[in-house]
Amino acid sequence: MQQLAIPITNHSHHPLPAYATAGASGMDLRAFLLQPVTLQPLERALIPTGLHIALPEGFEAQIRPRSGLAIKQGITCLNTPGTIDADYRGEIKVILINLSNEPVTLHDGDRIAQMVIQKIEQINWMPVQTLTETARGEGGFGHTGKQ
Ligand SMILES: O=c1ccn([C@H]2C[C@H](O)[C@@H](COP(=O)(O)OP(=O)(O)OP(=O)(O)O)O2)c(=O)[nH]1
Ligand SMILES: [Mg+2]
Repeated sequence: MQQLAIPITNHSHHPLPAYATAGASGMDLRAFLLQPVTLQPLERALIPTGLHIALPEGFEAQIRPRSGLAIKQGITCLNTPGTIDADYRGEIKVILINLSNEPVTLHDGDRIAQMVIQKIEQINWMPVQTLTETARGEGGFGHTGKQ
């Protein structure tokens, strides 16, 4: 499959994010830290990666948690999925939070999250007075399956 080439700069000394397996959706992101960061329970921090990218129009990058970190250490992304806009040229950073009841220390090079590149569309609104009818209608929030 022809793969898109996306410009990237890397100010860290870590390898570029890469797909770990042939079928991986995401590429792991590594922390770029001059010194370790310890998160107390419920503490959050903005963790640098040293990476800047230039996505083409019509794409976004999503920053998602890693399940291993979540189950083993209670570390997750607070704003999941984080959104990297196509026109963003700043450093990609990851907002992590410690949801465990113990301090967790993050080190330089730790794989802290994963990044998924996705196609997206921008839309135009078409204001109308009424919307099309559906079987669901306005039901939601646990509406289905009731007698
Ligand atoms: O996990 C994240 C989320 C965002 N960003 C960067 C890229 C993104 O394009 C920009 C803005 O993100 P977002 O739109 O989520 O934040 P905002 O609070 O709406 O800020 P802004 O007003 O700058 O859009 O911040 C990251 O580096 N990591
Ligand atoms: Mg925004």
